[in-house]
Amino acid sequence: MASPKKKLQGLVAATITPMTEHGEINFSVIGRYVDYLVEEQGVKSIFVNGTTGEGLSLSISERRQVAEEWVTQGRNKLDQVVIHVGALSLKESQELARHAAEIGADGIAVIAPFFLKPGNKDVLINFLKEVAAAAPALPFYYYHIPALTGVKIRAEELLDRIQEKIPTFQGLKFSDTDLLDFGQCVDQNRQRQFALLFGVDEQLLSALVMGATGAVGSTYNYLGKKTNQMLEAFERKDFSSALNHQFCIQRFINFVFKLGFGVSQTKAIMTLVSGIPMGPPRPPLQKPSREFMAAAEAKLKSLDFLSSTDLKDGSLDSWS
Ligand SMILES: CC(=O)N[C@H](C=O)[C@@H](O)[C@H](O)[C@H](O)CO
Ligand SMILES: CC(=O)C(=O)O
Repeated sequence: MASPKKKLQGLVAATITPMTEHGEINFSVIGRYVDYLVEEQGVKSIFVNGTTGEGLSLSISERRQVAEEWVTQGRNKLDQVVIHVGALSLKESQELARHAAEIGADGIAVIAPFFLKPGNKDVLINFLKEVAAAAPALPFYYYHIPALTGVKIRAEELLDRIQEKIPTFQGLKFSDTDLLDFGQCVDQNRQRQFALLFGVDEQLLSALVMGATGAVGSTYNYLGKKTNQMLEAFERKDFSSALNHQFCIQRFINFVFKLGFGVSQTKAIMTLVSGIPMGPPRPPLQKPSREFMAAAEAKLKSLDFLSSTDLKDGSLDSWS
């Protein structure tokens, strides 16, 4: 059994994996990145090697090193460091799970295998159970992201008596817009023993109303402060302010969606806003265009997510 753990709650930033211009991992900026999240964004928990971290584009050895660096740099600064250990190979996933336990991570998360796919929930649970068993002392989270994995098994079905099969099961990261499915996860979780973390940043307020206990997302890297203001307004039942914050966040996300938005753009935007160089993404992803960056920068400024004085080495002048 996992030791009774502090519950994972609030905002969890899905960390970017910083890279050098040559495509190697840039470990040297991770310490600064931790400080930035805590001090500038008020974000104290992280989700490492997930979608935003290009976890599935890294080698197993890189994933181990990245996990280790975040745990080391986050010590005494971060509340929780959750490592995504999902992989197509069960063996690799188990190796990463064991490693996460060894280095003292606070939890592990796993996506559904997405090439040879599980055909039903029992088969999926069986796979997850094998990974979870490799780290029997670590809280386990299922990472539901059907649009990217192509595995459309509803989360609500999976939750049904899951702790009987996976004793360390602690919750899910729900990255889908199906609020019926999400609501039913909450409804089944009446004892509130699970963390139900929402993963669609532009719709977080709706998920809070539906009972989300926290959120994991890419935009909390640079819109964490703004999103925390929304959470605070929601807590004090000031729904009109909460909605204003959500709309403001939506204006930005909607704007970049129309230009084409994904992990590459997230890396570039974070570089711009934080001044910490995140570097290029790894192929097949490509650096966003200069046009994208100019438009995103203007939008960030107009929404007050970026002041001109904030621009350090992340500024467009260094954009090639
Ligand atoms: C597909 C994807 O990367 N989803 C992220 C987390 O699950 C989100 O944080 C989105 O990046 C965000 O909601 C913007 O769409
Ligand atoms: C957004 C998220 O949780 C991820 O990048 O995996």
